[in-house]
Amino acid sequence: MGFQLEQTYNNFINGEWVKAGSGQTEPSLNPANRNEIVGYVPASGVEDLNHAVAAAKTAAKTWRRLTGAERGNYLFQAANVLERRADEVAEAMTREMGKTFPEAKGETMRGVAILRYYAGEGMRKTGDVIPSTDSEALMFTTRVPLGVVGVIAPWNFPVAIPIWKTAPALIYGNTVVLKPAQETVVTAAIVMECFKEAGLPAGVLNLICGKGSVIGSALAEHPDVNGITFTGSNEVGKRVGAAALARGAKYQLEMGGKNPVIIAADANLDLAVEGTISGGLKSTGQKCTATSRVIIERKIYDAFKEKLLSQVQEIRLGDGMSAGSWMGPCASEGQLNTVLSYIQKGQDEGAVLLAGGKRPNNPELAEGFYVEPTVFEGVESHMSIAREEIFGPVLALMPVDSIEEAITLANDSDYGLSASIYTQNVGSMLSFIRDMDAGLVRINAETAGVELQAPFGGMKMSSSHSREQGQAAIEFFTAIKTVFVKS
Ligand SMILES: NC(=O)C1=CN([C@@H]2O[C@H](COP(=O)(O)OP(=O)(O)OC[C@H]3O[C@@H](n4cnc5c(N)ncnc54)[C@H](O)[C@@H]3O)[C@@H](O)[C@H]2O)C=CC1
Ligand SMILES: O=C(O)CCC(=O)C(=O)O
Repeated sequence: MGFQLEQTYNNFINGEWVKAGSGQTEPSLNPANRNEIVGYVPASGVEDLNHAVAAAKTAAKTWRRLTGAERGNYLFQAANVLERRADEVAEAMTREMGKTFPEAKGETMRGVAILRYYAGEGMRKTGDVIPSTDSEALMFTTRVPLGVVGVIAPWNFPVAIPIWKTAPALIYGNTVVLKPAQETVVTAAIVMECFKEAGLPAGVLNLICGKGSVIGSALAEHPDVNGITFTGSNEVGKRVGAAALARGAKYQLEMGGKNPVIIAADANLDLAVEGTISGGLKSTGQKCTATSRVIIERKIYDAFKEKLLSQVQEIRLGDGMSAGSWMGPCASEGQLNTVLSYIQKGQDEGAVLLAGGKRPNNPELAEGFYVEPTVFEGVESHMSIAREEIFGPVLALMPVDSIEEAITLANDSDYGLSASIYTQNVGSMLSFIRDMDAGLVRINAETAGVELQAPFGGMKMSSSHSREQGQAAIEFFTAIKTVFVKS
């Protein structure tokens, strides 16, 4: 069965679909057409959350006793169901947050691959033998789960992010209470159906939907939640981290970026333009890894700008469900207004608008939260559009005279998530790898697009300095025990 509009979704607690105690729901709207109700989603209260945490706490006792291989089998099953339902999940995602269907399908298949990757992790080693100074003793490390893990997820990757947090949490023996962004509950609920269909034991994974200020903050403060993993804004992340720290819980935060791409004078310009457009404007710029500062060596500034602008003009805006659309709307009206206010600020602070800058004139797009792909030049490092995360399709062009100056400018940011350089010079590549303060440094590749088997996370204000994904995930989702055994 394909995706159906206007269904009512519930919380998923202890293996059952349950309404919010208040009985209240709210509509989830399609940002490509505000008149389309994608579904009705629960507006839960703290009592509902308490039920979910209690279920996860009870389930943790038996889940942690299963072998990694047994837990892995559930993840393999969930991957198979998600793969079978990928079109339905992707359609829900496109209708709920606006990214194009091919991107949504790609993300869903990435979710499948993440589940399979972590299913395999259940069979891998979890410790080391360390020589003891006592020749009669055996000393080794082992790892234990944290217990109940709270997952607070954003709307921009409604399948991949919840799965890249949930799958490692589960495989290492934790149980999970997932709070998705309220904008993408329908998508999260369908993913949850996949886990249910896979036969995951009751209480191991619970879904609880409601306002971040109510459910998210109560999850971060809950005394029975042993670890919190968060992706979202810097402001909220800091609060979540402080709440977890205050009660001694483990936390992990992935937050914003202000990611630079450097275009060196010797760059392959076609490749650089393609990577800048894809990195900056795909998903309507709503990625924490999106390119936003484009730092260009002056010798090729005009040539690069001309090629970039001519390709930006070609971008087709439209409903992500239509085959011809390259860029969908912003995910919500609030997000659209944020982007428009940054565009206004850019002009007020003296940057020069080269392309876009407003909502499109096309009457067919009038009911959606669309904004044109936007390019500024004359952007200086102190300006808001060069410093703050916009989370929209806005590129800031900044000329420099050398690679050294480019790297200094690229580092002039409170964030340090992802950065890339387009160059053919090995020396420039090596300087960039050595001197760029970012968790992801990419050569001749766009800033966005992370690989699930590699560590992901940022420096400076972009993260809590921990890493997600790949084998790095074990560091957050387990605690090390050092064991000393003597007969
Ligand atoms: N790093 C990333 O991937 C993301 C960054 N952002 C940034 O954040 C800006 C605002 O987007 P929002 O959706 O409003 O992000 P947000 O940080 O408010 O939301 C992220 C998650 O946190 C929850 N939340 C909200 N308030 C909370 C609180 N007081 N305590 C605990 N959890 C809470 C939300 O319900 C959602 O599940 C964007 O413009 C963008 O700059 C947003 C989403 C993802
Ligand atoms: O670039 C990607 O694939 C991941 C981006 C991401 O993690 C985010 O926007 O939150």
